[in-house]
Amino acid sequence: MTNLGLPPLILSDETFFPAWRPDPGSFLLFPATYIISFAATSWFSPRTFRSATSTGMDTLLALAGTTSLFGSGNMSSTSIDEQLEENVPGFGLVYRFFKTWLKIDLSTLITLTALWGAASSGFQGVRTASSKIYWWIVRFLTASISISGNDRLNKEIINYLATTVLTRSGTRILTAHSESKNHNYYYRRAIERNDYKNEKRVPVQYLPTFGTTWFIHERNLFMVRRIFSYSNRYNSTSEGQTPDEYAGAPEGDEPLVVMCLGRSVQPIKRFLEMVREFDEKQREAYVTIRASKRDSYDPEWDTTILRPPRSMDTVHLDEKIKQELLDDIAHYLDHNTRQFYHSRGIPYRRGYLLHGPPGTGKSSLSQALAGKFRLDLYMLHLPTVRGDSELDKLFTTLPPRCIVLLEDIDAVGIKRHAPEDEDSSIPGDESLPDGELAENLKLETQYRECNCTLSGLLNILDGVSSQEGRIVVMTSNYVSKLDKALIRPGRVDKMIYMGCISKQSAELMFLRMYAADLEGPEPVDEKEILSNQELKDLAREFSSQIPDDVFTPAQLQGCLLSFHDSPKRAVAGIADWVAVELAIIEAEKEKERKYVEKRRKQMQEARELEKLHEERQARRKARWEKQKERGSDSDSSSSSDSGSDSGGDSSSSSSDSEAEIKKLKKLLDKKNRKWKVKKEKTKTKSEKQENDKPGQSSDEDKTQPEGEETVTATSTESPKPVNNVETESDEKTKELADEENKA
Ligand SMILES: Nc1ncnc2c1ncn2[C@@H]1O[C@H](COP(=O)(O)OP(=O)(O)OP(=O)(O)O)[C@@H](O)[C@H]1O
Repeated sequence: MTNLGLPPLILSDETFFPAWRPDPGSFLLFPATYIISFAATSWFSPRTFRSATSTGMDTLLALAGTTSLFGSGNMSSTSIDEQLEENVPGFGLVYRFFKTWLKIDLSTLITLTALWGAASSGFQGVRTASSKIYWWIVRFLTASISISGNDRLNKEIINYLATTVLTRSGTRILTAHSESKNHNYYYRRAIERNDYKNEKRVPVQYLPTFGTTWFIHERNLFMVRRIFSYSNRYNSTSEGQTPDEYAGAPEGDEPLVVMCLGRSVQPIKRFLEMVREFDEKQREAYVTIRASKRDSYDPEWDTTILRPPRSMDTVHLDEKIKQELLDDIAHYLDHNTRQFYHSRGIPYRRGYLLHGPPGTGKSSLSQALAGKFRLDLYMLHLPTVRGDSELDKLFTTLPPRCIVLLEDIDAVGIKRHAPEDEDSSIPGDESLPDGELAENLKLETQYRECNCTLSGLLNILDGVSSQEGRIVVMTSNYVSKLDKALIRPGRVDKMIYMGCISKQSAELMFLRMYAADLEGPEPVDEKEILSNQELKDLAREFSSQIPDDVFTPAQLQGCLLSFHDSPKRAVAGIADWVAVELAIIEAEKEKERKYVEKRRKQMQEARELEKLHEERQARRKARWEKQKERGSDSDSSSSSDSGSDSGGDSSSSSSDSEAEIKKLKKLLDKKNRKWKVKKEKTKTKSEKQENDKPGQSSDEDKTQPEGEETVTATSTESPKPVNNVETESDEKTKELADEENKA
């Protein structure tokens, strides 16, 4: 891979330490500790003094014994034997037994044991004393600041130590790390990915093993050490000591204590500031992108992606609009602007909406802006947020200056109120122009659930408690679908349309693709290396064949990538490419148009049916009321009269029904024909044979839309005349009766 001159960056989130143990090197730095400790402890503690005195006596005794062992002091040896024989009954017997039968001089053995005891108790005394003096110094002569394990500062300190302090002394013992499999709630670590080091596997990172680290910073002696964490205690023995075999094993998320010699914390504060600046400087070579994650109890920004910054020149947008946007952000980030906002009681926030078709550079522009203004980019994927309170927490943990990116805000299905209030207005308004209706219908399929409510999001963006200082960038493909409240000034201060590519941008894209002076390997075949002028001419020729505002930059980028090693081939092939792409666009438009037409018809039919149904209901009601009135009249009138009346009424009602049935039948015939055509197209031969058999209508029912079921069921259920005795009017009456029953 080509070296772009980016500095190495230790992925600090994944840094870990071995269990703590006293660093021998650190004690060498303080040899006086040992000497002072003995004297001081003896002075402070009478018990230790007594023990030390007796140790001294023992040592003298032992030395005397040793002399006898080497045969130069028979006198003292005899006197010890004699003394023991005098004071311990039976000692003489045992002594002689050992001497005669086992050839062991018991007095020598006793002397050696005494010597060993003296040495070990002396060593123990020195150790106790030195550790006491060490803690005494730490307690009274140092200042300290501790940092919890999951704090970013903790990782930054490790990063600093690993890249500067420990490399200086040439560390021999290292820890290695590739991927973390531990997703336990307590020990969960943030994930950090460096996209620049784009390797097949997660690269191994080597970090120095260190327990306690001493170093000098600004002429102050500093010590950084980690303290026991839960996992260490779990691994420890009952005495609280970490066994040696665990001592070098990496853990993670351990708290750090930064100490410095002296009684003021100011040097430590200065050191921590320096560490932060160091980290920031290292990151300047990258854009840090952070994403929210859902798999924890607490929402967190825990995935970190490092990318080389994208230059603003590589994003094609109207130059004037681009410059205006850059000026606007630069003005907003200016220190004086903040004061201006505060003094006038204006909330210090800025929001932008980038809208336009997919693949026009909305995400690319956000990333380039983050790189340009050296801000971290926080990507919030709204469907992964579990609710308004989680959204609130994520926004609260944002740093004061950053860019928050809310992508495809129209497609996340935010509801205006609580989830049960369905918004039915999305897909179907027939009066909309074709394009917009098509967009709506597309949205219909994309529409996804989001657990946040619109009011929750509005509050976060511009509520009383919402954070100040950050920039929110929202992107959308269908701006007309966004709630007006979401894009009102204060939440969205600037709306930028990112459209299809112009001839001029196409020319720039061509030049950028084949420019030889950019970083990285030569893009073109060696035989095809062209002068600047030649390349410019080719670019002009290329762009002249691109129609204005038809293709998205993503499309054109794809085209150029397919001719990545030859600008001449790109120019030669562009006409064909344009023809094919235009044909595809045309076919897609036609498909879209047909789909819209079909949906429009469906909606029209559904409305007609509904109207028909309503009319029928109204007529039926009127008839019932008439009959009711007649019923009361018939009590008083003659049977012949009633017969002629009812006959007249039934004839008028039957003519009504006939007209109604005709209408229904016409509609049904139309529908059946349509379904049959569709069926014939899609069904295989075998299915066709099956359809020829009686009872095939069930298949048809399956393919029909829900709203039309009632009508089709009536047509298939209505029995055909089985004999000629049944007249047509009988059949119609029966159908009408069926209809009425259903109603
Ligand atoms: N205006 C542009 N200038 C330069 N490159 C662009 C532009 N638009 C798109 N591209 C290229 O096309 C690809 C897709 O761009 P990007 O993801 O930014 O588009 P988008 O508008 O955010 O798409 P979507 O709406 O689908 O998220 C990227 O590789 C990018 O380099």
